[in-house]
Amino acid sequence: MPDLETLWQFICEKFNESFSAITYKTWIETAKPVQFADKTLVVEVPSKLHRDYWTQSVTPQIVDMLEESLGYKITILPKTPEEPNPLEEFDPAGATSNTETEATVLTTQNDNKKVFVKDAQLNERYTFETFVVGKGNQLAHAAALAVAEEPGIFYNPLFFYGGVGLGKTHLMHAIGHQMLENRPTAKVKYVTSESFANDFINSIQTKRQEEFRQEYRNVDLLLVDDIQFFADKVGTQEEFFHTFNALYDDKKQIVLSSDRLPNEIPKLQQRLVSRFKWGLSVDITPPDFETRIAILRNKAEAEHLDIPSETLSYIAGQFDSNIRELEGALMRVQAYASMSHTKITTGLAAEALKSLNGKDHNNKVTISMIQNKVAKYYHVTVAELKGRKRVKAIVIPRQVAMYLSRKLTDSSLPRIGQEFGDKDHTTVLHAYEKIAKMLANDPDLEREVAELKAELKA
Ligand SMILES: Nc1ncnc2c1ncn2[C@@H]1O[C@H](COP(=O)(O)OP(=O)(O)OP(=O)(O)O)[C@@H](O)[C@H]1O
Repeated sequence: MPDLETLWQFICEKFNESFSAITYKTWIETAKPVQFADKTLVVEVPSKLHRDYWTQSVTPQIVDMLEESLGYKITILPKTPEEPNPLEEFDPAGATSNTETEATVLTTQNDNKKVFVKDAQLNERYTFETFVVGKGNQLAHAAALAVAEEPGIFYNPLFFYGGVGLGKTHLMHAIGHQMLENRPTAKVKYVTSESFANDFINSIQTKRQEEFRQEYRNVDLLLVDDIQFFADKVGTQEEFFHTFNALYDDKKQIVLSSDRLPNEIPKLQQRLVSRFKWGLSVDITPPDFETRIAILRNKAEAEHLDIPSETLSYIAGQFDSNIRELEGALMRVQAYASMSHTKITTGLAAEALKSLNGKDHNNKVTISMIQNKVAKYYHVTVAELKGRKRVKAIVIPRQVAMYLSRKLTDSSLPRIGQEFGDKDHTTVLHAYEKIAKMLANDPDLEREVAELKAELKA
């Protein structure tokens, strides 16, 4: 019997040969082999969503693949980091029967050039390949890939929600592209909720309701963006209800997005709210600093821009809640450089963002600006601020930075914790309260914090 490492390496190689890079990256690269004993392999995956997808789709594939090479069937038990190792908990023989689920077949992808169906109205740029995965969107991305690969099976409907410019539309289009790549004859339709409403009203005015129904109910994948705009539109909601039912009954995939959860959309009919909850709702939260840099780097590469890393970090530090703005900033910097026929530097970026972005933005203090400033001020590194070392020379600056993040930005405690190396929100609260208390009795600290505040707001 192979050992754990050899077996895992073998699985990785086999999977890599048979599936696309994106499939490999999403399901295999994020997994960790834990134990292999009694022909049972325990694998740790990042979330319940990953675990379910493994159980239903990845596991049967690997079991078959291995049976061919090893000559016998192994059992694979995926688990999340929170769940105990089933081999330590149960008798493995009992656990075995667990995984004898029916194999669902993963669609094999190829690297052929993409075929786009024109009327799907998909933006060519919005694919899985160009989507940067980070903590805030990892689940949404995995769910998107799962429905693209096996539409109508896993999560129907799939519902994305989250703030403006965080990649909901991008993921929806990516699902469409991926599905067409797997099955070029598939019918994919992407619309905003407003286009759906307009099409519906037009169809009534022109007496073409049957055509409208044909168009919306004869698809394999319907993507409806920004459904918060269904609020108030009673007739449209009614029609969408029937569209939804027809597609759902036919096991066709529905993907929806909104800036909030269905039950938070005012005047959305209860029966729609409850249907939207049948599948999976997954939120997208703002990207952390590292993800923002990765997004900028990708974009810079795609645009063939020559930008120093330091400048990318600078731009990533200026915008922390909307990727559209982040990308816009990069393009502004590029335009500024080409107008002035100079190379892109951090100084030029600062200049470009100042003159092109108005005062509003420049007055806005972000968590990474605070971290950079505090690190410099106290002669520590940003990594130390985000780290867990508990020496006083780092703890006080770290707590000051958390204090200022709470005071000077709109970010929530969990969000601040996330930006400080994934700390719990109670740690941030504790830091805030501690510094607030110290300020009353420690004039040195009071002066330092005042100086930092003044510099940040300058
Ligand atoms: N993870 C990501 N990797 C690369 N680009 C991204 C990512 N997330 C968002 N973007 C880019 O940011 C821009 C805004 O994203 P998108 O339009 O998908 O946001 P949205 O959540 O749908 O916003 P809205 O609520 O305004 O509709 C797009 O250009 C998109 O390509």
